[in-house]
Amino acid sequence: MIEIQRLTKRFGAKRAIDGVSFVAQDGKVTGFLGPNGAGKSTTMRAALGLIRPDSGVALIDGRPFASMRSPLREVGAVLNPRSAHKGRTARAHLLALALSNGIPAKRVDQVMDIAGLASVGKTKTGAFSLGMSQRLSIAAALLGDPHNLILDEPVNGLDPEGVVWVRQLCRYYASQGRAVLLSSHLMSEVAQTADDLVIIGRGRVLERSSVADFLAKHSTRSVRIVTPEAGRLSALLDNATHGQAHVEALPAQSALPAGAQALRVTGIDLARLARLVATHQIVIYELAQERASLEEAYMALTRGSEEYRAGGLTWPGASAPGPGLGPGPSAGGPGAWAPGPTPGQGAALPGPGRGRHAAQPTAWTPLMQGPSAPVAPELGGAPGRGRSRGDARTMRQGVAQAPGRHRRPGPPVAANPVATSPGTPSSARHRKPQGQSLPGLVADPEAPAHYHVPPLPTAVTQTGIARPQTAWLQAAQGLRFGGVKSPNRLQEGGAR
Ligand SMILES: Nc1ncnc2c1ncn2[C@@H]1O[C@H](COP(=O)(O)OP(=O)(O)OP(=O)(O)O)[C@@H](O)[C@H]1O
Repeated sequence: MIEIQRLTKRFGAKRAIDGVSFVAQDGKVTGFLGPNGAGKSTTMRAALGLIRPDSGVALIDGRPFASMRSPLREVGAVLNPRSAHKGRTARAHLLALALSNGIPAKRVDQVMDIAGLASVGKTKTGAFSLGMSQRLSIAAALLGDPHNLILDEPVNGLDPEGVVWVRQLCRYYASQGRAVLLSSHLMSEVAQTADDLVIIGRGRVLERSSVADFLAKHSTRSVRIVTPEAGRLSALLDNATHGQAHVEALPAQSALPAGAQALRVTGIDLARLARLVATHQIVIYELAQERASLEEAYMALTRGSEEYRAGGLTWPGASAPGPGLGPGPSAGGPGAWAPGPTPGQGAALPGPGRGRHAAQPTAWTPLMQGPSAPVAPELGGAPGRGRSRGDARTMRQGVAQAPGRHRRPGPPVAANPVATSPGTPSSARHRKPQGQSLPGLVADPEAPAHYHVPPLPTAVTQTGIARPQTAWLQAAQGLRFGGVKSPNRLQEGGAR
């Protein structure tokens, strides 16, 4: 369990987080969402002892990170995918981490299999693409088969198979009674993975709830209707509901029958609308209940708390701002319906200045289901085994060709200017690890995206490893330091 209690942290005049409190429960994936600069990474870094908060505490299984003797076994973290030393091979990087935490070397091979990196163990991490680096970070987080995972944007740079894999991994960990804290900018991704949500904006918690409650609370219902008699229906609804129903013309997402128009109607329930349509013998081709997506609810909640916001774009012929690009929805009214919305826009029906008919500038998408829902098409994944096998093969080929060919621009996260020192504390380097082996996850060699899970280890004894936290920080966070000091001395340095 990961407990964040009233954490506050300033960087100079900037209050990065301000009284942040929440709990990432055992047995659950907790999605941690917020716009750029909201304070997600700062919170996670504080939980991992990399930042000393001004006030508040962060506890992992009831203890601060700094008190852990073998942190990799308590909490696995993904923070900066480019943290491995560029001159080290992937295997050497993982081996250094494992040995400094008393983890047997064979576990290194297991996690490389799990992460789909088995074929590039001897490749220097400097030749890794962003996605491969991300996989390496995740492999490192899994090394100790920890009870808690803290994953900061783990799907950044991953291909669709990798995205599905991370989702499965999170669900698997939660199903084992472990706690997973997963940050993301993508509500759609979190909606498919998380049980609970924590949303922050400008350093403050805006919402804590389950995914289901969030959807029920924030989304609005509407009815989609396709009809060749849009004008008549619109006027009828206006009369019948005394202006309570809102009608919005939708862009055609698929071929509609000739002369038909897709509409979204709010302010009237499905049954009443169906009765009205039947009573007045209006021809319809489609009638379906819709709910706003979590993405829309999230956008509505965080609107105004974005620290960084893109400027509007205009181009010749643009008659209205596109999704998320401009401030104001246009006004419209059902009594003044006019056919032909501009393609690609969720335009409101034009009308005489009725604010209540304002169109949402975001695209209206079907309801996202819970964690077991099919993979969203934009993520490119498919839950079927056959598909994943194919993807896994592609991944292996991609990995094999990787050095020099798959270099991409840097990750979209704050660059850590400090390179990792290749050194492992000598006291750790030459010790033979002792204690039980860690079975953890075992990869299916035919399909790395699908793995079966042996029982978790019961007890692990770790002896004779000096300053494991230091090595963990060094390797996982890309910190460079000449000498090994007390972990507290490292907390502020090089965290970003
Ligand atoms: N070391 C630092 N020095 C100065 N300011 C910092 C530092 N770390 C974070 N900040 C500031 O604190 C705020 C929160 O940053 P943080 O990285 O936690 O946000 P985030 O939610 O993780 O953002 P993103 O989604 O873009 O990664 C930002 O305004 C950021 O600029």
